[in-house]
Amino acid sequence: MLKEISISIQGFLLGLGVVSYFFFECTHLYLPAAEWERENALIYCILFYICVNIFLFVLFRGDDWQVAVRACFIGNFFGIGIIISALPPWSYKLFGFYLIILSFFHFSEYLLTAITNPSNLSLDSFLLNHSVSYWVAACCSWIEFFLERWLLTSYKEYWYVSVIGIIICILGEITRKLAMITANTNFNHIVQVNREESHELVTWGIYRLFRHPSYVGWFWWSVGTQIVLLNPICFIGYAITSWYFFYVRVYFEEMMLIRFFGQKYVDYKRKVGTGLPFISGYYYKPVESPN
Ligand SMILES: C[S@@+](CC[C@H](N)C(=O)[O-])C[C@H]1O[C@@H](n2cnc3c(N)ncnc32)[C@H](O)[C@@H]1O
Repeated sequence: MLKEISISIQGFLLGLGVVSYFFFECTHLYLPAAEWERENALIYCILFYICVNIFLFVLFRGDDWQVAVRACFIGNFFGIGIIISALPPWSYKLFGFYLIILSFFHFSEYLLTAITNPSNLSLDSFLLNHSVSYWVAACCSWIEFFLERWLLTSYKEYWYVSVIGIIICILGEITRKLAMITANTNFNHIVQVNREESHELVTWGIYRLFRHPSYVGWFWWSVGTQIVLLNPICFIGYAITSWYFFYVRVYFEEMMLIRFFGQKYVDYKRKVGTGLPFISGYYYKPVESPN
């Protein structure tokens, strides 16, 4: 697993190398910087991405290449986020912060799975193919952001509201990653329907505070991204759809957990809340004996 960790970090850093744009900008070795700075950056990012992918193709083969190419793609967007957030005006910077938050989330999901639960590690651990609805929701938020930036530019300058969103995303990330570290090999991106022999019920650490800390973190992270972008419509849309997604998922997951751990989980459920607003989980009613 050390190999996957190393390859993913190499890929990520190679992609992140796009921030070398600042070097060429400062030294004016690339195109002369002027009012069309943003166009310069775009051309540089595209050229850089093509070159770095040729390099990866030469450097890695097979599964290693698959990991590297994904990590590089994510690292590239992290770097583009840094570039956008460093260039004026404020309204665009918000999108840069958002890209940093989004790409960090996907890369850290893979890295943490590699560290805490290597036997479950796969290309899916990047969560890049999470679901169609996840990416449809992301596209909607990009469309809303650019439409509003175009039509209502001044209102996208309330950067201090965006800072609140960044704080919510950071706290959400910390909560989710603490859950992954605490649950360790018991954590799986896919809800298990058959109990592995080694699967233990986790009730310690952050699981003392919430029954579903990783979902609590993800819920607030997703809503937080829309505050970062100052997207009022997607903020409401994300809150409703994420809530519904976790409502269904927690219900099903708890049904399975009660099947795995029986009374132990019922007792845990009685003591600790889900942590998600207005979600109480699977309602377990013991079957009464006829006499
Ligand atoms: C994506 S993880 C989410 C874990 C948890 N719902 C959370 O939000 O932190 C899903 C897997 O974790 C397992 N799981 C959930 N809660 C658990 C617990 N308290 N102890 C052990 N395994 C748990 C489930 O069986 C499922 O396969």
